Amino acid sequence: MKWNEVKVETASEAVEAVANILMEEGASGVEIEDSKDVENYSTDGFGEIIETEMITSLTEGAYVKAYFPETIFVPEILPTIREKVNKLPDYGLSVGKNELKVTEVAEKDWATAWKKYYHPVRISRYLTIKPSWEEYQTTDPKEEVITLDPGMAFGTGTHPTTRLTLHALEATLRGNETVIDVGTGSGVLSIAAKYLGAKEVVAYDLDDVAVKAAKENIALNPPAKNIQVKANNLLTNVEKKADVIVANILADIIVEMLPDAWRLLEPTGTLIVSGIIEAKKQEVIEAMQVQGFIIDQTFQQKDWYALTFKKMEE
Ligand SMILES: C[S@@+](CC[C@H](N)C(=O)[O-])C[C@H]1O[C@@H](n2cnc3c(N)ncnc32)[C@H](O)[C@@H]1O
Repeated sequence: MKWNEVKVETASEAVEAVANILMEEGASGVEIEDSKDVENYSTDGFGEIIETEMITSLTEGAYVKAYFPETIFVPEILPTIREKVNKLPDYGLSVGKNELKVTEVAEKDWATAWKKYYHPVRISRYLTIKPSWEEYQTTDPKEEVITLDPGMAFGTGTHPTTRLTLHALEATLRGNETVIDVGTGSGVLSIAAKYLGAKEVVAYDLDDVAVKAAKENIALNPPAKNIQVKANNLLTNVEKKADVIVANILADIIVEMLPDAWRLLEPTGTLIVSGIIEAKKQEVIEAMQVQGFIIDQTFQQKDWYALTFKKMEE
């Protein structure tokens, strides 16, 4: 078995909360290295605390190291871990340096080990996602197949936030729309928008790894070939108007881009947002209302929500 290590540098007072967050996201074990403790300890995922004599080089703060099985695609859980850790100061816990690092452990090929567990997935009646290295036969003449290799960019299509956004896109698009995809990751939503009939799609991401992955995935899907992908921070300095803006990013980031989304949406346009956990849903809805948006549809899977908003009542 191979493991991926996610190491969070935090303050001593936050170690237990951070360890809990990592376990909630699927870590099988957590190791704590704390400058305050002579004896550091780890937990095995069944609540057993194992004391270990670990000499730490830390003079302040602590490391919480979590180990994830190869079945978990780490880039898809990092945003949630970040969001939850960033919320700890709201509960009075200092998070110190708050640095997060993913490191290679055990085997060199951990970064691609998840591929073994990634197979074609039928998202909806009209959309299926298949990894580029697998064959797939459609069972419905109306089924469109997105071919993907997410590499190290977020967006296999299997994460609840992506699935919900795909459902929201399918429920929104009627054909011929101009779509802007903010935080495109692997490009999955942009490509889906084209398969669902969008006329024009522009995709943005802050991360160069994502911009490269999205371009490569677009090349794997001929109907998506005229999608433009650009490196950009949210919708800053974007002038292109859109019928639909879609963003599967964390709630706090979504709220930041609302004035630009309002400015760029056509009068009866739709804003689709995802990546929203239960605890943040009301905050997002209120920020949308302040901006003038009217809530239209809610999509839910477990603790995750995707919401669609209209610029004006139709
Ligand atoms: C949760 S992933 C979503 C990926 C893909 N759209 C999907 O639905 O599977 C969020 C993406 O937003 C990007 N992102 C985060 N902050 C951003 C910002 N300020 N501007 C543009 N992209 C950003 C990240 O690099 C990441 O690729």
